[in-house]
Amino acid sequence: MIEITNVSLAYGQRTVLRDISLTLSERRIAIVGANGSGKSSFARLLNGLLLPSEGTVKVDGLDTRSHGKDVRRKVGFVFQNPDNQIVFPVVEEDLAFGMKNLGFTKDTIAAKTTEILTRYDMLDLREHPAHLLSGGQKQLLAISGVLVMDPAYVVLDEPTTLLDLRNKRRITRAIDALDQTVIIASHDLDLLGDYDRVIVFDEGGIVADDVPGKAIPFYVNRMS
Ligand SMILES: Nc1ncnc2c1ncn2[C@@H]1O[C@H](COP(=O)(O)OP(=O)(O)OP(=O)(O)O)[C@@H](O)[C@H]1O
Repeated sequence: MIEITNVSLAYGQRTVLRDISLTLSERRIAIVGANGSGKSSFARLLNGLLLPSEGTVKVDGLDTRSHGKDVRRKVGFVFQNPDNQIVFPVVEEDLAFGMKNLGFTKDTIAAKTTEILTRYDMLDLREHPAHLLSGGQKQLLAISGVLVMDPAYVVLDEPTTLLDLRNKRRITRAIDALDQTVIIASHDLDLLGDYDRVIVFDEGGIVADDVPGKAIPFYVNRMS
């Protein structure tokens, strides 16, 4: 469970999230909102990439301010642009990086690499240069790099925005199949129909928090 209590966030003088309190316990949660409404900033608070200016964020009781390392272990973060996440030139090296940091043995790293690449039908790309992957494959590699570290939660910031329709579908299927709790910021409303909860942000505050059947029409109406 992620508990957000009276959280505000400012960049310098500018407040971009205002007094937000939420308890996130559902398996599939979506954050929607116009450009600049604060979705990415909110997502970054959930694993301690950003710390709140006021209030607290706790993941399974661990405060992101005092237990940043433990929180980042629990909450994997997938960026909108996989080029910001893929740091090593070769696919398997990139996957190994996070696992090495966690002290996984060589055998475990090799086994988990095989398992995740098999899952996404990319085993033949194991020794492939990462920069030569397609957009969809890069996003799958970025997601894989998060999953091999066994997070309990996966936060994704607009993971399909840069993809064509075919790859959007591929990534959507991959996200739908995750065992983990998923929190996704997205502009792709058609991905969210089966979600448990959709939270609508506007100008740094929450204006709706409901099942998709209610929150999405509310949002669409508000935007038109
Ligand atoms: N590092 C930063 N420094 C200063 N202002 C920032 C920074 N990051 C974001 N902002 C501002 O904070 C506000 C919220 O941005 P954020 O990226 O969280 O919104 P968003 O809803 O994710 O937008 P988008 O849909 O365009 O990605 C915007 O006005 C943005 O300009």
